[in-house]
Amino acid sequence: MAALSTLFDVLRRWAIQNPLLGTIGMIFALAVSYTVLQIYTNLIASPLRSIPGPRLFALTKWRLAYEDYRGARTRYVNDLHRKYGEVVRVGPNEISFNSLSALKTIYGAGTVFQRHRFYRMFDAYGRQNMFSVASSVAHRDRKKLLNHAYSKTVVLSPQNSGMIEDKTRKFLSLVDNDSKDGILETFNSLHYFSMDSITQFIYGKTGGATTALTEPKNRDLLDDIINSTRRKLSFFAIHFPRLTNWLYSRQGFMESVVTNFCLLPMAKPSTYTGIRRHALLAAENLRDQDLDVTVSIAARLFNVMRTQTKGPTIDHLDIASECADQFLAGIDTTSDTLMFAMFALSQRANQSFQDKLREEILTLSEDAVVDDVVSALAADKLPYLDAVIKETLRLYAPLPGTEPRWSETDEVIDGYSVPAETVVSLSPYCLHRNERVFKDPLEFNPDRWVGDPRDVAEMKKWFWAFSSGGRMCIGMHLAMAEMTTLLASVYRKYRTEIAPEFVDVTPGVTARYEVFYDERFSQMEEHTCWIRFVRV
Ligand code: HEM
Repeated sequence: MAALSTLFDVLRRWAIQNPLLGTIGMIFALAVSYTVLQIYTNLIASPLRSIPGPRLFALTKWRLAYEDYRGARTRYVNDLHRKYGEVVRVGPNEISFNSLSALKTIYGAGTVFQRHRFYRMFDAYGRQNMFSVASSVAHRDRKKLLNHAYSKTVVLSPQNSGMIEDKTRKFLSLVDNDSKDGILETFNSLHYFSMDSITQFIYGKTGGATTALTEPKNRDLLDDIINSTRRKLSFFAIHFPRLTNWLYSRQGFMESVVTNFCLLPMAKPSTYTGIRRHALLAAENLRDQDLDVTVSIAARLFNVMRTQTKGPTIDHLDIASECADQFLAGIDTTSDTLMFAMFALSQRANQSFQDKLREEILTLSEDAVVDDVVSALAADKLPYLDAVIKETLRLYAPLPGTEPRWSETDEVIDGYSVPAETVVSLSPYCLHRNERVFKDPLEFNPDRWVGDPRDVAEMKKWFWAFSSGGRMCIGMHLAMAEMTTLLASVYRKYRTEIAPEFVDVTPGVTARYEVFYDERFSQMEEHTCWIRFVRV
């Protein structure tokens, strides 16, 4: 003890006499101590130490954060699963799974795993919504208000199927009127289709529905979605949430400092500003109107606000937050899937799939088609079209990344003890690329979904584009109705091919901080997909 105290004394005196070297030495000593502590806590003593995975990922969360920064997390984690198996430790406190048993434990009925706080970045106007809320009780209460409106029966009712058919008709007119030599940029035009559909579904025709398909008005609502610096903002919001909040909440002089010194990850107006402003205005506008509850989600929620006497109450900001979130959830997801379906079917190598699809659509009777538009009810019953959409969602899932969950209690997943608050997840991207289940997983092959029923049954268990369990996508039937109606109508009327300038190029789309594209292509253009439509 006396020797140690003498050593410290000598070091202290030496540091006083050599201030620069002393400071460097001190920083070095602190860094070494911190590393030793991290090694001990995260590698040696951690209850997750027996889980396979690269040491550096287990040692520090910044290793995975670096993959986020590069926009490569999901692909990287998929490579780790190929190397280490179905369970991989991807952070000091984070595990990625890729098995059906883990899927059931984490997301299945009655699970104790909740949405991670990561989802709070989808709160709007300071209010949580069905997507961002973690507690299963609060979630159940909110979902109860919306379940019926999103059921297949209501989505395919004359009012909603009529709306989808009307938007499809407008899309076909856009193809005829806005294309040059039949060539149309489909990333944007399909966004107009999905935005007009979801806004009419949420707000009703006169309560805030956009008209992007027919008029340039409202098209700029998509600008902040398309802006690629949105990925940088997502990265900051996830890894530096307090700093990001602080930067964006500055006012006056400090606001000009953070703006002029380019400290904001994404310039204002930042992601979703336009959409959130639109949603707030729509909610304020509808607040005092007499509303028919059957015409929109907003009308249903306002009816609850005005009449509810039992259970948790909601106010107009809760409604605005709910609607803004569903507005967002209904745009990219549906339009990106439609775009990739057309992109895949237009590849020369995939012509036989397109021919098979058209053959099926042409079997529809005349009364299933009005003004070139296939009815939503008829489109819903086409098995090969369903296979095409499934295959598109498998290979190009619009939300391919991890869906993080955690539990307040210690649990066991796939035989591993998982302490409370460990982040656990699966991702559609990894599940859909399991080559034991999906032969040649990178090949677009709708035929796989109409093959041997035993293989199809197995593949369906692994198909996870809409998630599963209580937090599964509520908009699935709406999205499917939009996609089947539009694709059936397009492929009944046109043959599609890749426009000459886009041959050998893949479109890229943004999900969180990553860009997703067809990995088999070496050239990628973000938010662009040029397709030629040829009348048949
Ligand atoms: C192809 C289209 C779509 C796909 C692939 C898709 C996929 C998903 C996925 C994977 C989730 C779970 C996300 C997670 O837990 O991290 C989800 C949730 C959700 N989706 Fe979709 N979605 C689509 C279209 C839509 C549409 C059109 C809406 C319309 C409002 C919508 C609304 C929602 C909502 C509100 C949730 C949260 C559900 C809850 O927490 O209970 N989605 N979706």
